[in-house]
Amino acid sequence: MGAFTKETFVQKLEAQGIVLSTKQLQQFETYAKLLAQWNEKINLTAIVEENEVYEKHFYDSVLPFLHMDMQCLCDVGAGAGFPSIPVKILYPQLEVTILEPLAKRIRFLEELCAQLSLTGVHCLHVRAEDHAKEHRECFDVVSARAVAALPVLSELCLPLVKVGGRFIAMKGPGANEEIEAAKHAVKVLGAEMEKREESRLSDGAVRINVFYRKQRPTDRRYPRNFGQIKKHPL
Ligand SMILES: C[S@@+](CC[C@H](N)C(=O)[O-])C[C@H]1O[C@@H](n2cnc3c(N)ncnc32)[C@H](O)[C@@H]1O
Repeated sequence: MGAFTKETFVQKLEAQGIVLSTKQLQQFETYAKLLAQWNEKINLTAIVEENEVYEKHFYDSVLPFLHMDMQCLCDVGAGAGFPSIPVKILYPQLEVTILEPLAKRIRFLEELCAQLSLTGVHCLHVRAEDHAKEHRECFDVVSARAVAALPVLSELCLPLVKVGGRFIAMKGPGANEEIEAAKHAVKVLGAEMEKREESRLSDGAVRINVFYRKQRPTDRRYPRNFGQIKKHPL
């Protein structure tokens, strides 16, 4: 398989019926540049080489959300903006809320949104479990990539999802074990697994996106504080 490039990204989206405008292409280019620039000052990501950014950050981020019917997305632990900022570039009308406890990453995200002229992105310097205490069940979709193991992640994310909405956990090859380990937590928190989608990067690495659907409200006891969640996952 040949190298994945910016052109591959554009072609893969076109194959899905999505044609990027000049503005959107420029936004992705500026994003890749800012990522590399800021990464010299603060630790944002190990991936800054342009082709890799287009495949492992941009394409990987948008893949689970293509043609998804949603108005508001919450991204738990977005770090340098993944997956939510590429999804926002693709769907400019989307309302995005980012929950991220590292202040430096929030500063990067605010600067990024200003440079890309993105409106309707709320970058909140807060942990998911703290935000969920007051903002329950208000998002169509909650996403998290590379944040925590599924039994823990479910408790951070599912209380934020509207009944009928989705939680999308973006995982690597260990997803199957995590899905098994999280079964009880997901049930207690009021959700059911809908599907899992597996894909491969050009270097053969496996990505597994796990989709959950919220069936009923989550008991107000959850999420607990992080110490309890981590020490005694549901
Ligand atoms: C490995 S990084 C992944 C960043 C990004 N999602 C990505 O895929 O590139 C994990 C991020 O989760 C954030 N995080 C960890 N615990 C969190 C919590 N309880 N609530 C919200 N964010 C959290 C960290 O600050 C960090 O930025």
